[in-house]
Parts: sequence; C-alpha cells; structure tokens
Amino acid sequence: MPEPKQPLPYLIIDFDSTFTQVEGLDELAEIALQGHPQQEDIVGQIRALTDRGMSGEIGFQESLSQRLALLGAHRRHLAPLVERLKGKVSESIRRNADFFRQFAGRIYVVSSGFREFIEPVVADYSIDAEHVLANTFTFDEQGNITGCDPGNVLSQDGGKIRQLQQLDLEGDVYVLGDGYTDYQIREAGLANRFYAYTENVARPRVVAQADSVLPSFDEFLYQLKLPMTLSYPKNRIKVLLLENPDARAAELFRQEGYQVEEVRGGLDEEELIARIEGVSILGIRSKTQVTPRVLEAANRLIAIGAFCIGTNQIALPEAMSRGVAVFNAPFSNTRSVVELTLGEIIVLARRIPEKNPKMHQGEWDKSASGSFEIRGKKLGIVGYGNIGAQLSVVAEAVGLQVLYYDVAEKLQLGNAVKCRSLDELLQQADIVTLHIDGRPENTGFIGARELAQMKPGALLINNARGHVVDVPALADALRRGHLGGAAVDVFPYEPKTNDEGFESELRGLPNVLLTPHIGGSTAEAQRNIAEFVPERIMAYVNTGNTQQSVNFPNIQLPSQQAHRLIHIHTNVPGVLANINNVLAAHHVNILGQYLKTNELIGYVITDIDKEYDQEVIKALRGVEHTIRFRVLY
Ligand SMILES: NC(=O)c1ccc[n+]([C@@H]2O[C@H](COP(=O)([O-])OP(=O)(O)OC[C@H]3O[C@@H](n4cnc5c(N)ncnc54)[C@H](O)[C@@H]3O)[C@@H](O)[C@H]2O)c1
Ligand SMILES: O=C(O)[C@H](O)COP(=O)(O)O
Repeated sequence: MPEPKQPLPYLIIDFDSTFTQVEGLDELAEIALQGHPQQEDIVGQIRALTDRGMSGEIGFQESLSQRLALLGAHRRHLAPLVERLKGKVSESIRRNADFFRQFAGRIYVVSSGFREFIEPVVADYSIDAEHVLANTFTFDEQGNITGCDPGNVLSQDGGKIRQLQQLDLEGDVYVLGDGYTDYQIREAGLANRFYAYTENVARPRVVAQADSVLPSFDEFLYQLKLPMTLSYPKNRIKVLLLENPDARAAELFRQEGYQVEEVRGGLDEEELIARIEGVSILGIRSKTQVTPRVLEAANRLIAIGAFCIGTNQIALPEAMSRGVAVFNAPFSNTRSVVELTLGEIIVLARRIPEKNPKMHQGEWDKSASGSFEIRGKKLGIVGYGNIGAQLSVVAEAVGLQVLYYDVAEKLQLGNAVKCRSLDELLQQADIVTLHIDGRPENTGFIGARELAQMKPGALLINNARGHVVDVPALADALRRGHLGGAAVDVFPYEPKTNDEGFESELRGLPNVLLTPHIGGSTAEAQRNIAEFVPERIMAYVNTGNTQQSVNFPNIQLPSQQAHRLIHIHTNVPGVLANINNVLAAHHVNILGQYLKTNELIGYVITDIDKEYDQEVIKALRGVEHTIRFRVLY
C-alpha cells in the first residue's frame, strides 16, 4: 500500500466504545458481580452513569466515583476483563490492525478508563505503554479495587484537556472518540479536528459538535487517503430496500456497516430512476421492474437482491453487461407455495369460495352439488421445477395421481407420470396447476386454445406469474362454466402497495379464489429469504464469491493472505492474457486465479502478493473490454 504523502497527524483515540465496542468498567462490573442477586440492577446503574458522563450530562469525576463505588471489583477480575475486551475491539479497528502497527508512534490512546485493562489490549496493536494515557486503580491489601489514583489528571473534570496540555504535541492533532470529553480537547484548541466515532455508539450531543462523523475507522482512513485493509469503507455502501422484505434483511445489512434505506411498497420505473443514483445494493421483490433504463441510471450499483424466487422482473442481460450481479432466494419460499396450492386444490374441489361468502351473509346452502374428493383425481403440474416437483410429492401423499409437463428433462418423482406435451396434460387433468417461470416467452402460455383443451369442470391454479395466463380468456371459460373454478395468486398488473385497489375481470366469478400474491408470504419463508439473500450479497461484496448468482458465472475462491482483485469483462478472447500481462509487467506475483465465463461476460478473481502499487491498479482498469474492476482487500 502507498505511504501517505503528508506526515500522519497525531491521532488521539479514546478507548471505551471507540477502540473497543464496549465500556471497560461496565464489563468489569458484569464480571465482578457474576452470581450477585442484584447483578443486573447494579450493572444497569453503572451503564446509566457511564452514559450520563459520556454525553456530558454530569461531570466526568462524579460519574466515575459513583461507578467505582458500585463496582465491588477485585484484582483477580482484571485478567478475564482483558480477555473479554480483546475479543471486543471495534471491528474496523481490528480489520486495520496493520495501520496501527505501521503508525503506532503517532497514536496515543487517551482515556478516562484504566491503564490496567487498556495497556494489554492496545499492546496487540503495537501501541506501547508510553502512548497509553489513562487512569490507574487503587487497591486495598486484599486486592479489592477501592478507587482511582486522585493524582492522575484523567480522574478529574477536564482531565483529557490537561493531559493533552501536558503532552504538548507539535503539529496536527486529530481526536477520535465517542464522548463529550473527547470533543472538549478540540474545543480547548488542543486539536485541529474532532471526529465523532459512531461505530459502537452515537451520542447526538457529541455528533453535533464533530468536524466529521466516523461510522468506522475505515472511513477515517479513506478520508485521509491512508492505507486501509478494505478498498472502500462499508459505511459508504448504500442499500435501497423496496417492497418490505422481512426486517432481518435491513438488520443484517446494518450489522455489516452499510447505510440502509427502506421504501415500504414498490417504485415504478421513473421513481426508481430518481432514487437509484449512489445506491450500491438494490433489494426488491416480485413487483419492482429493474429495466435497462433503471440500470443506466444506477451509477454505483454492484448487486441486486431479489428477495423472492422470480427474477423475470429484472433485465438480467443488461445487468450482466453493466457488471451488476443478481442474487435471489431460489428455495426459500418453495414449501409455502406448495402448501398454498394443496390447500387451494381442496378448497376449490369443495366450492368453498362460493360457500364462505354466503355464510357470512347469513345464507345456509348445504349441498354436495359440484363438490368432490381429491383422492384419485388427476393433478396436472405444468413446470416441474422446485415448486412443481415438491408439490408432486406432497400431492401423491394425499392420494392425487400426478401428471407433469416440463420443457426440460426432469427426474420423475414417486409415481408421477410425464406428459409429452402440454395438450396431453390438459386433456387428462382434473386440476391443472401452473409452476413455470416468468420468462417473457411464457406470456399468454395458457390462452383460449389451451383452456378449451381442459376437461369440462376442471380447475385451474396459477401461483406462478400473472402474465402466463390470458386473464380475459380465463374469465370467459369460467363464466361459460367450462371450468369448474380457479385459484389465482398472481396478476398481469399488481397494486404497488396495500393502499392501491385491485382490479380484475376475475372478481366476482363463481368458485374463484383470489389471493394478493401471497404464495411465498409466510413468516418462515420471509425470514429465510431475508437471511439468504443478504448473505449471498455480502459474500459477493467481501470476497467476490458469486455462488448462486442468477446472472454471473458462479465462482468461489477460498480466501488467503493476499490482495483480491475482481475483474468483470465482456466475454471476448484475450482479456485474461491482457490482465496477466499487466501483472507480469509490474512483477506482481499471482497467488491464485479463477476465470469463468458465460454467454456475455467473463469473471476473474485474482489473488496477488501484498506488494503492488497504484500504477498496477490503473493499468488493470485500463485493460480493453473491462466492464468493472474492484480491489476487494
Ligand atoms: N405466488 C408466489 O408467491 C410465488 C412464490 C414463489 C415462486 N413463484 C413463481 O413460481 C414459479 C416456479 O418457481 P420454481 O421455484 O419452481 O421455479 P423453477 O425454475 O425451479 O421451475 C420452473 C420450471 O418451469 C419449467 N418451464 C419453464 N417454462 C416452461 C414452459 N413453457 N413449459 C413447461 N415448462 C416450463 C422450467 O423448465 C422449470 O423446470 C416461478 O414463476 C416463480 O416466480 C411464485
Ligand atoms: O417469486 C417469488 O418468490 C414470488 O412471486 C413471491 O414474490 P414476493 O416476494 O413479491 O411475494
């Protein structure tokens, strides 16, 4: 990594909730009070005092003396505390340990916490004892902690200011911390800049005073063009989530350090174009159309997450040729659709859509007319993919005879019988259920001709995609009584949000069950999806792993001690050779490399030696036919 051009300013870094994710004294209280009947209550009081002191609500000295009085800690509690704190160093500081080792001489940890636990933790980052300025405990003869050394300036109000005065550093001084006392160093004119460090805690009163806010240490290094482990701070990665995926999705992205914006419903093309600038990750469900125009406006987009199975709403080839990887959740709601379909088969066979509203209107219509058992009936499954195949197994278990038709060759499960054509299936089945995908060629797949092939009184279920059925033709077949009923969950046009009304020719027709695209809307499925998709996307962003991407060649290269370069290019001959020529010309050693192509793009992961300079990166970006180039770490 390049050396910074300017000498590094002195960095004054706070310890509690900045260097580490937690407050040392709170943790010490938890350890010391283990098994104490009022542990929770006392630790709560200590935390509240910490917070009031840090936000400047009460004087620091008052907060410290009250906390120490509550603590009841002993010297033997310090070793487990140090172990615990070592495991709780802030993620972005841990990640940039090399920076600390390289510039340790310019870094001071100035804290109102205690040397006894700070020194051993920061020593792992090459910060030696002289660069730790902190309080020290006092102990009684039995080793109980009785308080802190009152002669230490840091135990007093305004202690950090006095400590900095004593240090008398020459040159620029930058302070990074989460507390008001950190800001006071800058206020007293002893530092040039105060950075509010919010990776672990953001205190509004402190943030308001900051020259700059740091959601992570990466952001500080990025702003100062200093060497960093990641090529880009995670907090600069913007995620836009539409259509209300389960809250877990936003939670996972936030935990990763990304900025997340959520929009409850879908957005139409113009609205999405207006919102997409600067977005790195877009999350959608089945409603949002990601058109070529949307992709053109997406200046920073690296990945799209479809929080559903279908990806027909995304212009996949255009996404590919712009270097945007698409991920979905191919199995997370499969079971939910199967269960809904099975329920609908029974409900339609017993004409419940007609009987239920009558009951609500006070009408008692007890009759067996048009109702039948499903045992022994023929179920025709069109599209024997994940959903179709799983339905096949479950349907046989309740006594249905399964026929199926698929354009692709599929493993025949159980006693299911394969049909050679769609017509063969339509002519035999008592119930036809559609589970084909939403590719454009499937538009109008079931029209008047196909409906006419179906047996009189047969039932039709569409839980696949709205455009695969010609709705006016279906409505006509139902009105004429040619079909005995239908269940439809998906429609050519679906409302953007729950506030918009629903229009369809199918409304009010006999024995027709209409549902608002809820085939995959179960708690289990939504939770699965909300974990599956972010995990895939974060693996792609962090390691370049494209396993299960819908439109990218699938590659996974194990992580190793190296820099990882990601190169996406148009699939033409010679690009890999050109990449390697650049590396060879700069004497860069390749530790691992993998190329995979598809019909449009080539995707290369290259792991190289630690040693490289910016010229190599520039040259790699300039390789002909490059679509996108990223240095991951
Ligand atoms: N209603 C919902 O909420 C909901 C939930 C999940 C999935 N879906 C939809 O269900 C459908 C199936 O999902 P899946 O996970 O089983 O997909 P899948 O890709 O595993 O299976 C689709 C199958 O359809 C076959 N196929 C495609 N076109 C065909 C055609 N013209 N004729 C015959 N076979 C054809 C494919 O070869 C494939 O085997 C998708 O459209 C998906 O979007 C809807
Ligand atoms: O493709 C899917 O998984 C289903 O159509 C569900 O879509 P949804 O997440 O928009 O309900």
